Amino acid sequence: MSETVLSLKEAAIYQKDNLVLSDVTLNINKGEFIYLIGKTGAGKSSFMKTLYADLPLKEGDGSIVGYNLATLKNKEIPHLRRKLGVVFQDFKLLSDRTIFNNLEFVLKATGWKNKAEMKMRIDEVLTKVGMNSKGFKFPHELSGGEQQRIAIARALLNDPELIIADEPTGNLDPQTSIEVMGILREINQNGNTILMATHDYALILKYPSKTLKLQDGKIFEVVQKKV
Ligand SMILES: Nc1ncnc2c1ncn2[C@@H]1O[C@H](COP(=O)(O)OP(=O)(O)OP(=O)(O)O)[C@@H](O)[C@H]1O
Repeated sequence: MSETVLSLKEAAIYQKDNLVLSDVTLNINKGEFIYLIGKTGAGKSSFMKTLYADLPLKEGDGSIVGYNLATLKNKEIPHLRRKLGVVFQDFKLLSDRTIFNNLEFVLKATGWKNKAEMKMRIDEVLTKVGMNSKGFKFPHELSGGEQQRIAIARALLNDPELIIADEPTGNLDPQTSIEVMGILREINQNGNTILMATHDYALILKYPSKTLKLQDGKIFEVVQKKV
């Protein structure tokens, strides 16, 4: 039986008092890879922010990795985020410390204490993204594609039930985008669920998967044409 990771029912997405999306009803099951598309300003980031509780769900029902978004308390937000991995367009690595220390910082902040266990986990996630030899480098010593791989490794640290990626290839050239996409697909094939916002239709054509479109304040599934 498929396990639901995210379920929204008649949800409305707001930026302060401005309604961005209404009547959002959808289900994402464990193991799916889902694209989220829509023009600039259509609401992709607002939608994703609502999922990781950066924006409150003020209307409708929403349940994500076992948390109820409509009744979520502030003190539960860090617990919710521990079960999500979030990847951004601009990587958001801490520039004042090495890659290893960037990842260690996240583990410490999420309750890890044992040095040897932390090192083992960091080695594991860096290996998954092909960056095991780069732990001693600083972010500015890496290319954009490499920094995004590290950001994906960081998202994997706590074995998230859902990875939310907001235009992860938005700052990368086409070849590097394909490489980063390859990593995300591999992670998905190993069982992780991924929701990825993108403007990159070439990637969707190359790697077709279920696609949700935001348009005129609504969300709908794009029917894939068979060629
Ligand atoms: N902090 C904010 N305060 C008020 N309104 C905002 C805020 N951020 C975004 N908006 C508005 O919400 C709407 C949706 O924006 P959002 O950033 O979610 O779109 P998007 O699809 O992610 O766009 P892009 O592809 O450019 O990232 C837009 O009309 C935008 O002007």
